[in-house]
Amino acid sequence: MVLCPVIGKLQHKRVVLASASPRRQEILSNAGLRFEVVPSRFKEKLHKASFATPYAYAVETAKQKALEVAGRMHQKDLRAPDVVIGADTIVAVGAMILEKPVDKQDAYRMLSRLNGKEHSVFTGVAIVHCCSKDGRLDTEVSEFYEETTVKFSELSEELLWEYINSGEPMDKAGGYGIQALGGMLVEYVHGDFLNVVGFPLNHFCKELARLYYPPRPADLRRVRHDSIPAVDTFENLSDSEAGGADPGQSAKGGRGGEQADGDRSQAPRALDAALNGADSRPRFPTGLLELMDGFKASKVLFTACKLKLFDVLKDQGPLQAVDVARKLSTCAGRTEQLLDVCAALGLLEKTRRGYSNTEVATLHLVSDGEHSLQGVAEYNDAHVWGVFTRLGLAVREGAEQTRGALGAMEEERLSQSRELTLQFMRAKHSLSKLTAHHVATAFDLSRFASACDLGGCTGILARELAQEYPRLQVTVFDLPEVTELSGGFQRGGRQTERIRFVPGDFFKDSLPEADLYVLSRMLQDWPDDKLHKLLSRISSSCKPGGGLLVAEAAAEEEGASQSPRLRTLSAGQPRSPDEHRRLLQRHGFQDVRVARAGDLLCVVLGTRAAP
Ligand SMILES: Cc1cn([C@@H]2O[C@H](COP(=O)(O)OP(=O)(O)OP(=O)(O)O)[C@@H](O)[C@H]2O)c(=O)[nH]c1=O
Repeated sequence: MVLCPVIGKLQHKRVVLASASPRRQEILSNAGLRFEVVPSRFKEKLHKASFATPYAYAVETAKQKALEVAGRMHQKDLRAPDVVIGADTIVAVGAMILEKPVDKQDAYRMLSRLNGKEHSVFTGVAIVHCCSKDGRLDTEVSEFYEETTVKFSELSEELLWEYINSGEPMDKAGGYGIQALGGMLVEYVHGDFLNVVGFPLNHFCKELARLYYPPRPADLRRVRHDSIPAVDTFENLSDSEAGGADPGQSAKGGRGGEQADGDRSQAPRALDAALNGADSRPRFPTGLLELMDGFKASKVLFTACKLKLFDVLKDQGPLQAVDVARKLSTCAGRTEQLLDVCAALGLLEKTRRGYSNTEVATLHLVSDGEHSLQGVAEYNDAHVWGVFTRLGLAVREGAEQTRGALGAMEEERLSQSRELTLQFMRAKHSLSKLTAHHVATAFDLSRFASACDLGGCTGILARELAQEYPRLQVTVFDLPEVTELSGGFQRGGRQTERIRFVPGDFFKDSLPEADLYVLSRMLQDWPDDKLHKLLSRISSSCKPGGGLLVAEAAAEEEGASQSPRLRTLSAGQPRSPDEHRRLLQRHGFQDVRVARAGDLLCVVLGTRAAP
C-alpha cells in the first residue's frame, strides 16, 4: 500500500489525537495510524473577528486544541506524547463562520444559510511534536488547512426540519454531516471529501512527507518549469521498504522508528541539522534513485492505458477497485495496486466513492479525447520500450543499432509491420496535435502560396497551416505506407481540399514543388550525413525567395543540454538557435530567424538565397 511509508513514520511514536470527533478517529485509523484519543478541553471561543480569514481561525483553534492536550499530558506524567494532532472544522459562508449548532433553531439558521448555495469547509490541522526535557515541555508546531467547496441543493423547509429532527446536525460544523443523511443535501463537492468529514488526510500525508522528507536545496534547484514534472508519490518515500538507507539516519540520532526513545520527538530538528550540512555523510541520492525507478512509473502508465483504465473511469467513474477489475476482467487485488500507484502518480484521484480520472488523465489519457496521448503511450510501450532494451548492444556494436536504440523511429518503422506503422502514426499524430498550432503560427507565413510538409505523416501540421493561411496549398510528403494509412486520421473540413498527400521517400524521390518546405521534428532523428543530404536536396528544390521552416526540440542556449523530457521526444542532440542558423545558412538559406514555439519547440525560418 503506497501511503504506508509516510504514515509509517509515526508508527513507533506515541501519537495522540486531541479530538473527540469519531469521524477523525475513523479516518486516521483507516489510514493505518496507531494513536490514543485524548479529547481536548480547549474551549472553542477564540474571537472570530480578530482573524483575517476563516481558515486562520480554524488553524489557531486546532493548534490550541493540540497544545492543551500536550500541556495536560505533560503535567500529568511529566512526559508528553511524541506527537499530538489537533483539528478544527468550520463551515464558512463568505466571512461568516459556522461551527456546531447549539440547538435545533441554530441548526435551522445554519442550514437555511447554506440552502441552494456554495460554501467552504475549512479544516485547520496542527501537528505538535513534543519533547519533555528537565521537566519542561518543548513543542514544535506545524500547521496547515484545507478548503473544500460544497454546494447545497435548493431544499424545502419541510426537508430541512426533517433533517434537523433526525438529530444528525447537532455535533457537526455547519449543522450537517456529508458522510451520512446530509449527503442527500449536497449537489457537488470540489476538493477533498474527507476534509468536509473532518480531517484532510491527503494534505496531512503531504505535510508528514514535508516534515520528514523536506526537499534538499539541490532538488529545489533541479525543478524548473520545463523539467519532468516531479512524481509526487508517497511511494517515493518508501526508503526503508526499498532496502535503501533512510535519509533520516543521516541525521544525528536518526529519526522515526529508528530513533532511541529519549530523543525521537526531535525528528524535524534533527532533520534540519542534516539538511543544513551538519553531517558529513553523503546526501541521500533521491534524484538518482528516482531515475533508477523511472521505468516503473512509465510501465504503470502504459499498462493502465493498454487496459483502457482511463476510458472505463471516464465513462463510469468513480469506481471501487473491485468494480474496475470486473469491468476490465482483471485480478481485483492487482488492479487495486495498479489503481493506487496511478493515484500516487497523480493520474487518478482516490476518494471514498472510488477512483476517478484526474484532469490530466481526462485530457490526455482517455483514448478518444481531442488531446489524447494514448498513441504515444501505446507506441512507447509496444516499440520504444523494446528498442531501449537493446541500448547496450547498440552502443557496443555501432551506428546502425545505436540509431535504432536511441529512438530513430523513422528508419525503424520502414522495415516493420503495418500495425507498427499505425502505432507510430498514432503517436506522431497525438504529439503533433500539441505542437502544430505553435509551429504554424511561430512566423507569418502568408507570403507563401504553397508548402510541402516533409514527413508530414497524418497531416496535422498541414491542416493547421491550411487553417491559418487561407490561400496556402499544402502537400504532405511521406512514405507510401504512411500516406496509404493517413486517410484513417482525416476528419474532413473545408481546408482539406487544399491539402494533398503525395507518397515518396525524401532521400530518393524528387520533392514536390513548393514555396515553403517544412520539416517538423525530423532533423534530430538523423545522423549528420543523412541530415545534410536531406537539407541539400531541399535546398536544390527550393526556388530563390522560397523558405524552409524547421521545428525541433529546443535547446536552452548555446551548448546547453536538453531537458530529459525533450530528449525522450527525439533521438539526437538538440541544437541551439545559433546552430540552427548555421545549419540553414550552410545549405544556402539566409535571413534565418528563430522563434520559440510553446514549451517544447524551437522554430527556424530561412529564405533561399539566389544561387
Ligand atoms: C461539515 C461536517 C462536519 N462534521 C463534523 O463536524 C465536527 C466539527 O467540529 P470540531 O469542533 O472541528 O470537532 P469536534 O467534533 O468538536 O471534536 P474536537 O476535535 O474534539 O473539537 C467534526 O466532528 C466533524 O467530523 C461531519 O461529521 N461531517 C460534515 O460534513
